[in-house]
Amino acid sequence: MSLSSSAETGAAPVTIAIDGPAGSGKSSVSKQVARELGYGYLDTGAAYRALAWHALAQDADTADPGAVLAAAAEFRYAISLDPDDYWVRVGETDVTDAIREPRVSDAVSGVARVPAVRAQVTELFRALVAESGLPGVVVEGRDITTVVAPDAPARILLTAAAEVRAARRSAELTSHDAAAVAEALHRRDAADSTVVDFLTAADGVTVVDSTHLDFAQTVAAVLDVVAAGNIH
Ligand SMILES: Nc1ncnc2c1ncn2[C@@H]1O[C@H](COP(=O)(O)OP(=O)(O)OP(=O)(O)O)[C@@H](O)[C@H]1O
Ligand SMILES: Nc1ccn([C@@H]2O[C@H](COP(=O)(O)O)[C@@H](O)[C@H]2O)c(=O)n1
Repeated sequence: MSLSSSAETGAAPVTIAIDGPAGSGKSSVSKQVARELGYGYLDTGAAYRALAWHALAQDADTADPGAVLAAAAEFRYAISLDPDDYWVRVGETDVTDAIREPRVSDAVSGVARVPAVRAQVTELFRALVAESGLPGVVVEGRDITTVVAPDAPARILLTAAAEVRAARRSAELTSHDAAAVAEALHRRDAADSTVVDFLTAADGVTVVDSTHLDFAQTVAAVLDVVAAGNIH
């Protein structure tokens, strides 16, 4: 990745904040937007997934906040911000693929609902951006526009109709039953939305609805919002 460093200019990195429900295209669209802007890309869901993976590896009960907090105390986490070289590690273990397994997706909402865990990873996300040395970072998740970076110069809620999101996710997981994939996605959205409201746009947040847009059109729509923010 060829990126000029904000460390060279002394400026804090620009944050582009993107929220949305499961399967709305946050990771794939954010990665491409980051490439086009020459920015870094931060997948915040990966931290919650990696912590769920770590808790499961310790046979912890991810529905028990005390057990989750104990796992979080021993959590050594690292993530790449390079959209062309994405990896996630817990300690020395590369968990990039493992954190996408359905058993982790099923456990992650339990981990993400623990307030002390949210506070810990929110600080981690802010530090990763601030210390990135990059001109900007596209940060995506559920609470980026409202909690992690409420002052970001561009804040977007990326969404799509529930059946479209389920169909896109099921097209990725071809070896899994489509109805089961859709059911798991909706169950996770329902659990997550009790903790963070990522279905309605907060004040100043622009909605990009990709229900009738293809991938390239969605990326262009997000770039339009960024351009309208007149970010330097
Ligand atoms: N506008 C679009 N048109 C068609 N396919 C799309 C579009 N946006 C995203 N996709 C595809 O939808 C799938 C889900 O996207 P992605 O994994 O980026 O969603 P996500 O919001 O990050 O999901 P999750 O929160 O579950 O990680 C991917 O296969 C992606 O390529
Ligand atoms: N800002 C965030 C990001 C994610 N979560 C939780 O992590 C789960 C996995 O996220 P993906 O984006 O990888 O699907 C998600 O289901 C949430 O439980 C979060 O709470 N806040």
